[in-house]
Amino acid sequence: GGHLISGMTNIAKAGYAKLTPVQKYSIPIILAGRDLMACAQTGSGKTAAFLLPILAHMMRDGVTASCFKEQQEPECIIVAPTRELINQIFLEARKFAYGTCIRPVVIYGGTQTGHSIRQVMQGCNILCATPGRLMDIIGKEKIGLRNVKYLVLDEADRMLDMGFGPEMKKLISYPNMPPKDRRQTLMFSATFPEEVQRLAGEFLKTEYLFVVVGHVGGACSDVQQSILQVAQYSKREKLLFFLNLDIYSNFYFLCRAREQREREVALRDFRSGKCPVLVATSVAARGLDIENVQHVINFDLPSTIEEYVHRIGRTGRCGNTGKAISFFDNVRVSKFTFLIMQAQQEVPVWLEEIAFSIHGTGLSVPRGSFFTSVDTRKVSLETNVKYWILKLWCVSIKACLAVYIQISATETILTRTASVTLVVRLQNAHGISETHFG
Ligand SMILES: Nc1ncnc2c1ncn2[C@@H]1O[C@H](COP(=O)(O)OP(=O)(O)OP(=O)(O)O)[C@@H](O)[C@H]1O
Repeated sequence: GGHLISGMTNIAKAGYAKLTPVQKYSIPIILAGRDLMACAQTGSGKTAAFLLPILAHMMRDGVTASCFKEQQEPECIIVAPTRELINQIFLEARKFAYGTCIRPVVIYGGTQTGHSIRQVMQGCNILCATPGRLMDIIGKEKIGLRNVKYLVLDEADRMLDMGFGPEMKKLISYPNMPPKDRRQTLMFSATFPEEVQRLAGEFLKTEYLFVVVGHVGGACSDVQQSILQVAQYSKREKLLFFLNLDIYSNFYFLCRAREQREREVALRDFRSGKCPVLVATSVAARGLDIENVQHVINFDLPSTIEEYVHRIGRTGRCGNTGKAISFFDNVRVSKFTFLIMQAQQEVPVWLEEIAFSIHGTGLSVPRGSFFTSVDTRKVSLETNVKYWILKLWCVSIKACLAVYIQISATETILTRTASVTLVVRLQNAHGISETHFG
């Protein structure tokens, strides 16, 4: 009882008056012991959606109070792709577990392994870890997996992709790791490409539940997105223009990475408001929850639509509004569009708008008037490419009669052929005839 009350007080202290939608639907599912894949927009409170029910069950079941041991056997393991993010999750876990005997611990790379080991040995019920350091510590037998009841993959699509997938597979196939039917596995992200959903099957019980709030992979609607065509050489100038002119003082500018200690100082100073601008690479694209971020500026477009969705999601969090400005040049935007096709997703309205404004032709074609009857997710990949290329180009090039496009294989899904050449002939403003697809 006492623990439960501490838990409730902690939630109240966090200032949560009511549950967000993803929490409302995920919490009962997790409390019912089901496996879950949950997809909800950035900043929608996914962290608490898994932490609260796990903590509630741990309190109900009564965890053994932590004590010093050479090898710790946590009940819960939470994995996330970046150090800063896992640390943030750990701080949330510690906040919610405050006054209970549940001890969360965080370990991540870029710090001394000895430090991680000492933290773990002092007791560990919830282990928050980045994949590399986790496998390292398990290999050193400082963590035993036998008691794991909850396994959480935050930013799950990222955790299962080519970068981290192999490590996660190794984790679930460790001899002592309870098999999927004897643990509860929870996956959360704002994006879940279909191929990753398939991969996830190996980790989840067959009868897992999939909760989607909004569209899978949809950008947060509280972020006002704008895309500016800026030539590579004038990006700096454009950036300075925004930094000077905007009335907001906070900018979050995604760019280059640093040493771990420097990274932590930069993030701390940005969080506290001491420094109003943070320049970061994609390492900061996902999960980071920083109050009062009003702007995200993408100096370059990220290479996938998922990453775009996560990056701009650093603003407009939890009901607040935000703005995202992205610079692009023509070369990049076409590549970006292909990546959207690759994900077999509907091209979002904002990108359609680019398609319409490319080259500044100002063609007055109503948006969506081309190929509206085609559900892009149902047609074959190849047709999809053709349609999108047509859509992109035919509506944007007024004067030309023929467009010649060459796409290199690495930039498209058409990996079987070395390159694709297609010629599109624009008959008039309303009709299109395809003359050749090679
Ligand atoms: N029920 C709630 N009421 C009020 N605030 C909440 C509630 N749940 C979460 N929050 C706050 O909302 C913010 C965003 O939550 P969180 O970081 O979990 O988002 P997320 O869905 O994980 O986003 P991302 O996809 O970017 O990782 C946090 O500051 C969190 O404390």
